[in-house]
Amino acid sequence: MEMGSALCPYWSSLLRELAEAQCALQAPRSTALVWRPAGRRPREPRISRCSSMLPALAWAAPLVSALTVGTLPRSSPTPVAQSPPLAPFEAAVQLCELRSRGVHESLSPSVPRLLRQVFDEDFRRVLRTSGDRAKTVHNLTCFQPEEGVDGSLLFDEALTALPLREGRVCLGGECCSACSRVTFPQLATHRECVDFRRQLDSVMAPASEHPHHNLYLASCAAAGDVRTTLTFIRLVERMRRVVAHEYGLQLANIAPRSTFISRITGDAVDESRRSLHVDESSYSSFHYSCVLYLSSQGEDFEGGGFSFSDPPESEGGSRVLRSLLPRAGLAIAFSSGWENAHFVEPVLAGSRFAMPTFFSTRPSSAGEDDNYVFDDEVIADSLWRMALMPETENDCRQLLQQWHQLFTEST
Ligand SMILES: O=C(O)CCC(=O)C(=O)O
Ligand SMILES: [Fe+2]
Repeated sequence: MEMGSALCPYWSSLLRELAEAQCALQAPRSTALVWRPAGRRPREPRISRCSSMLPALAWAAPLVSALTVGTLPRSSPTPVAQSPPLAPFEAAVQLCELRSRGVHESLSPSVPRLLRQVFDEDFRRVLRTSGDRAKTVHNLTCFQPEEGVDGSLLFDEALTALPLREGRVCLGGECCSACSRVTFPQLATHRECVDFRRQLDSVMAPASEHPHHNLYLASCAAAGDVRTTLTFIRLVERMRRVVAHEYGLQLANIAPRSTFISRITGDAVDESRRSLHVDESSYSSFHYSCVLYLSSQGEDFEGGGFSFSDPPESEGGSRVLRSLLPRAGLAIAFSSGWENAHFVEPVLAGSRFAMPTFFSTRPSSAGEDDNYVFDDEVIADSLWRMALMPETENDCRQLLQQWHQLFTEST
């Protein structure tokens, strides 16, 4: 069986695309298969000196081997099978890098397809590793401010004194009628957290100058490092999918409204304690919250616990604190309403990295108005303009608004 004959037209064209791109990047003349390690940048383009497609195909071959598992013969006559597979995420990053280097004039429509494949696989892994025993669910009665009482922008004592009644506000959206807190011990792997933190080091301001720094997705994108931005997006999408899954929401009806990396060091002691707050009280468009930790208490930092503060269990009693020990890869997802008041304890030493992300829902009937079709070329253009090379803050705001249209379709 010829390798090409086993490939669907899509993968054949992806192979061709990568081959041409590599050709344009003046692939080495040797026909030996050379694995290009993750993160190594392609060479400068010198199109005229590229004489053969063969080395270029060799460069792309691991990608094909990774994506056609089961379709290639076991005893492939080429050394393809011996090459470490180029994972779909790596392929997406490399295609984006080709665009940033100007080798491609537009972002390949393969990028959204590859990303959807990554997101689907990530979600399947989370479901596998967060089976009912690993994940912990704490069900709660939903609370909102009493009728006619303005519950917005309240903190600490003013918040705990607020009269509440059952139910959700969920302004402009459609929330699940059940509220909860769900802990995922491994939404990300330890390796992913370490790698992402290392990438963030070159994007974030030095900790010595900014002991407490929030890096928003827009600023990360503006820094122009496509790998870091794509990793950021990948983790947000993982959170979005678990939140949708937990609360029975359609992926088409939930989008991130705000997402940032919060880095707090021990030097920020005075300002690092975050007041007792309710996310939906701070921003009425926040309907679901998810915080992914990228570093571990006791290893990377001291202090910095995350605590829910619940009403007293008996009349005259004191509020009940339920603390969570942040650990790299662990995530907590919760309904953003008044049932989930919380705060962050001061960081005493080291660097605490967290990724708070807030989601808005929209009414399920809103989807009926979506009469436009986003094909992968349009999505690729939007991704490039809004996420990878945004020129204005508005570009990135649009990314959050259109997120569900860009990333929901499953192939
Ligand atoms: O960093 C954390 O653990 C939570 C942050 C938080 O509550 C928020 O940003 O609203
Ligand atoms: Fe919060």
